[in-house]
Amino acid sequence: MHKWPEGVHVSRETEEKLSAFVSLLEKWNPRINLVSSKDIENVWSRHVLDSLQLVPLIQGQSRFIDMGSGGGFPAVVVGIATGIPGVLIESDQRKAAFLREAARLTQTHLEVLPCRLESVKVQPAPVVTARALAPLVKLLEWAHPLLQPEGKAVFLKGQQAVQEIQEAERVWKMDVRTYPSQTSSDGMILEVRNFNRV
Ligand SMILES: C[S@@+](CC[C@H](N)C(=O)[O-])C[C@H]1O[C@@H](n2cnc3c(N)ncnc32)[C@H](O)[C@@H]1O
Repeated sequence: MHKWPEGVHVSRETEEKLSAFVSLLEKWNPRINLVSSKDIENVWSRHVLDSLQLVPLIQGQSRFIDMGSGGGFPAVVVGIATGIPGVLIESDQRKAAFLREAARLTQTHLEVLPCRLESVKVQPAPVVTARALAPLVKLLEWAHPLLQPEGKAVFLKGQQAVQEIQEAERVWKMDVRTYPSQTSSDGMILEVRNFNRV
């Protein structure tokens, strides 16, 4: 039994799809290192539950874009749990192939773009997400052209989050809301709106 994050309802069908995704990850991981080998034993607590925390912040949106999707966190988990169509941008071709297979297996509406964020061409979305990709200042630079004007960026961040906000505020004017992580004592979720260069 998993302890789902607050405000997240996981149906039996969703749990089955999440389990199928985790099994696929365990199968592919030795070949392409989607998560560190020590993390694979704790993949539910460290990665799946961590990603599920974004569900209440994204629920009801029409579409999302995830930057640097890697092994599918948070994008595949959010796609499974919400049914919201997503675009996953991942420059590593082998990881992109894994993400396509994960979407096919779990029958989620996820499109994978195997390209770099610096050169991607995609229709802007109301939500942009990222986890473990880059400092906030860089995330905002990549997210800015991908986001609709009234949209929001939602980032899963570690213990450097407060420092990263201070650094980013030298370059970006923005409205930031922070939420403590339920899965990591020093983690934080950032919800950023109305960001523009200073
Ligand atoms: C540290 S991993 C994090 C993966 C996943 N978001 C997670 O939390 O497990 C960062 C991922 O971003 C991808 N990436 C890094 N820079 C990128 C770029 N400029 N454009 C597209 N993907 C990039 C890498 O290939 C890698 O898979």
